[in-house]
Amino acid sequence: MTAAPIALHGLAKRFGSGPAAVDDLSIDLPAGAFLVLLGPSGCGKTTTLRMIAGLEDPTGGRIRFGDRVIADGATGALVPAERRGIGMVFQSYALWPHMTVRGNVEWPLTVAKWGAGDRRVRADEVLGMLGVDHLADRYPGELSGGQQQRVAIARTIAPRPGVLLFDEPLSNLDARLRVDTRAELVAVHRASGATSVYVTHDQTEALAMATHIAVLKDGRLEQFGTPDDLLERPATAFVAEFLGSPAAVLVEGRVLGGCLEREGVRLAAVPQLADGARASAMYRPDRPTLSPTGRGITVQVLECTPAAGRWVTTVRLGDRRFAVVGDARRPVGTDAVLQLPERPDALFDDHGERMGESA
Ligand SMILES: Nc1ncnc2c1ncn2[C@@H]1O[C@H](COP(=O)(O)OP(=O)(O)OP(=O)(O)O)[C@@H](O)[C@H]1O
Repeated sequence: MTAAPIALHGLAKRFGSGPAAVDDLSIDLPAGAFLVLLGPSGCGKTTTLRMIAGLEDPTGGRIRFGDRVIADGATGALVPAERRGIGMVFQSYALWPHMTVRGNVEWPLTVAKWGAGDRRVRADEVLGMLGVDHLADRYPGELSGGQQQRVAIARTIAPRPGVLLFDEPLSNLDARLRVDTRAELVAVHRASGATSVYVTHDQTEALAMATHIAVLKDGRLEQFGTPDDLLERPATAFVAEFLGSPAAVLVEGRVLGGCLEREGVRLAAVPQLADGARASAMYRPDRPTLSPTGRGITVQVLECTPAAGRWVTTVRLGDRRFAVVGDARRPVGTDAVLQLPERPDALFDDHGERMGESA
């Protein structure tokens, strides 16, 4: 099966009478893309993945793989999970203990009625791809956890699924192994030729792996785009504060006479907003500076850590905290003065929606 574009149109899932777990989600993903569903706990990532997999039925909207409608919440029409051409990669792997590695990898091909010769060739190919071809005649009990994981991935991609789904597969690994393994999973995605959807709440993982990211919050889509789109032009304050290492700096102010101000410091001209309205100015984290004294906004230094020859200083301003990248170390526990460039990189209104360009 070749990679299919995946389209979600107005997708919704409601469990009982509570708020929708997924609400009006629309995404058009090109064939061969690697989509990361990203957001905090409970935002609807897993429910979305399970609807694509066929493990959960939508209560509204549609899912299409290319021209095929896979699920339609309005009519209830569904293609069963096993006929969607999907492979799933989980945190834990269940291999058949009584079958050899080769037997495990050939099993889904036997079910799909491949001939013996083709099965053998394909098993050798995917085991080689995962670097475990030398283990073909062993039993799962004779393998390390990492080797079992590779065999399970080989088994998943053997039938050439058009869509690969990953449900937080790295969450049980330590930090170092996560970095190594995520590069391998991207390699698996590329070699498989599938369109992939990957769930995580780790934005670093998302930025490292994705061709496309969908940021979800409370079941709704905040923004969908390439990692660069989201970093360069966040559509909402939530996305601006969620993505990036460090994330963007957001300074909230109030409008007075057409200007957004904070503690007497002018942040931006906002002629469209009435006096008293609140809005936030956004800056990339290397644009503001921190000084021991001078005119500006007073912040408290919470943490200062070295990074690539520079210093990342985390500060508190009111009930917000953010990090600024600079060349000087700032003592923790002291006050510093935040000095801002003349123009912010973006403005967000009181609802966190991006406003038109500032004057
Ligand atoms: N079977 C279910 N019955 C009732 N509510 C559910 C069910 N599955 C999920 N939910 C609710 O739907 C919402 C979204 O859950 P979901 O698991 O999709 O979030 P998530 O973003 O994957 O979170 P996490 O990162 O914690 O796994 C949550 O409020 C959750 O409590």
